[in-house]
Amino acid sequence: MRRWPMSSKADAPIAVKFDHVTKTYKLYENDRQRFLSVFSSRDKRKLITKVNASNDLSFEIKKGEAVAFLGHNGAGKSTALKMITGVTFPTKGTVTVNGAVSALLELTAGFDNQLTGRENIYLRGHALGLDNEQIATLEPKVIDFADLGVYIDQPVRTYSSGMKARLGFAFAVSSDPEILVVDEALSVGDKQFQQKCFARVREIMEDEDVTVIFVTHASAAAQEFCTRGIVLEKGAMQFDGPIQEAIDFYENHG
Ligand SMILES: Nc1ncnc2c1ncn2[C@@H]1O[C@H](COP(=O)(O)OP(=O)(O)OP(=O)(O)O)[C@@H](O)[C@H]1O
Repeated sequence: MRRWPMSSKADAPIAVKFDHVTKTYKLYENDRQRFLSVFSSRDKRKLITKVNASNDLSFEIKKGEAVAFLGHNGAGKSTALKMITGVTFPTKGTVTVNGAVSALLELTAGFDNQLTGRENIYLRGHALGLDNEQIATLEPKVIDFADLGVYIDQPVRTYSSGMKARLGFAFAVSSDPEILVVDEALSVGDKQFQQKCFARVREIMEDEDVTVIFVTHASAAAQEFCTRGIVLEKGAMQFDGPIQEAIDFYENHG
């Protein structure tokens, strides 16, 4: 299989590195068996099968690159992203990430419903290791982008799901990320807000220093935002190269 180090970024520092990464999920007959397996390795009969969501993946992404992960349902795109954002870990191999990651994935995960929107900005900021002063700088930007009016000082439990997503998105894009991970399937709020989101993502992507990792089924979006494409199938890498070649490969090997 071809590998493609992007020449213009060849000397740039490494932002993300996968070194022979395999992520194996075990499927059990039911949740009880899954739970029991934590305590006992004796009874393996209820283990139905194992799935390699990532299968011996090795690649490097340099600082400032914009890379699309292409692949059909279940190809392993989300699993690779989750290892970059630290939501899940490899079973084998190592994942190295250099830089602050901002993920446009599960935007509303981690909000405390009893706290107000404003308080949740502080909660999330502290969870990311920011101090009060840094969060105070971020706060007006997040509030302005989320555009929730008086609701910003109401408990998050009173928000609609679209309003929660707006707050999550606003936080993710206000913090000038070094590595931005975007799932294209993400839809945030109404059409008008979606357009505002895309405009902001485009603005971040245009910053040469930001590394962008974009997951999509659709080639048009990949072509617009990225210069390099990695095609996954059954957790394994099928192709790594310039975006147009990656799209051709993806479309012809479907
Ligand atoms: N928590 C889990 N437990 C068991 N299997 C899982 C789990 N998460 C993912 N998988 C399996 O791992 C494989 C890869 O899934 P993944 O979500 O990474 O694919 P994807 O390329 O993002 O798919 P999609 O385009 O549908 O979002 C699939 O077979 C999926 O069923």
